[in-house]
Amino acid sequence: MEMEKILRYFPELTDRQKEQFARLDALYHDWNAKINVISRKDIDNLYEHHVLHSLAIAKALRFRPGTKVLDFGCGGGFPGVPLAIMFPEVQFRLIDGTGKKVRVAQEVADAIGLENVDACHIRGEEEKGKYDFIVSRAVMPLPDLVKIVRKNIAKAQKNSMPNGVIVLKGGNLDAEIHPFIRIAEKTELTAYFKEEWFKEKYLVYLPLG
Ligand SMILES: C[S@@+](CC[C@H](N)C(=O)[O-])C[C@H]1O[C@@H](n2cnc3c(N)ncnc32)[C@H](O)[C@@H]1O
Repeated sequence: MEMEKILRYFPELTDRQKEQFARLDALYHDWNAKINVISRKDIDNLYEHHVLHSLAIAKALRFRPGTKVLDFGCGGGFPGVPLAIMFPEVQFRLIDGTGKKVRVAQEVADAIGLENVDACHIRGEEEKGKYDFIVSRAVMPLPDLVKIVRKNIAKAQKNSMPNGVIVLKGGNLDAEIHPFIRIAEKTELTAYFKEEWFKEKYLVYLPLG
């Protein structure tokens, strides 16, 4: 049933990707029983509220092979792990200031054979690397995030789409997006998705690189 939801939006998945997505259910249920990475009330909505929400980014844009992506405040691996399944030729660094959560992210990635995930216990303020895209879900207000991650955005190559920050959040982002409204409105990718699975959650893309 849960895989059907993913296939509805991403019918082109390979058998390997289908298997990787399918295995997330048991892995996150097991880990969540030990460490609270997803609210206990919500773990049965893993695919709808967490996996598919993360994949909204894949719906909005296709990362090119070789792209480097930083997941800032990944917790147990969202959106980084679903995106790493979706884009096996893209390098994902997942960071979080809480060690036990980020260990779950790496354990899950290793268990399903993802070789493009490097999860690290570090605060975003200390992260030195440069990335094409910073993705982040439910971590901090957008202006605070942008202040911290500007140093990490690599300059985009000529003729490619601009690098930048992509955030996924619940609630109403209008106030947070306000300082960036001129940049956000210029991009087709900033999407206030109304898809059924997206559930009033927002995706904002800020081309800052
Ligand atoms: C609400 S959780 C969301 C986790 C994950 N992104 C998700 O959607 O399931 C917020 C996470 O951000 C992390 N976090 C908050 N501020 C951070 C910072 N400055 N650097 C690194 N991680 C941070 C917290 O440790 C926490 O795991």
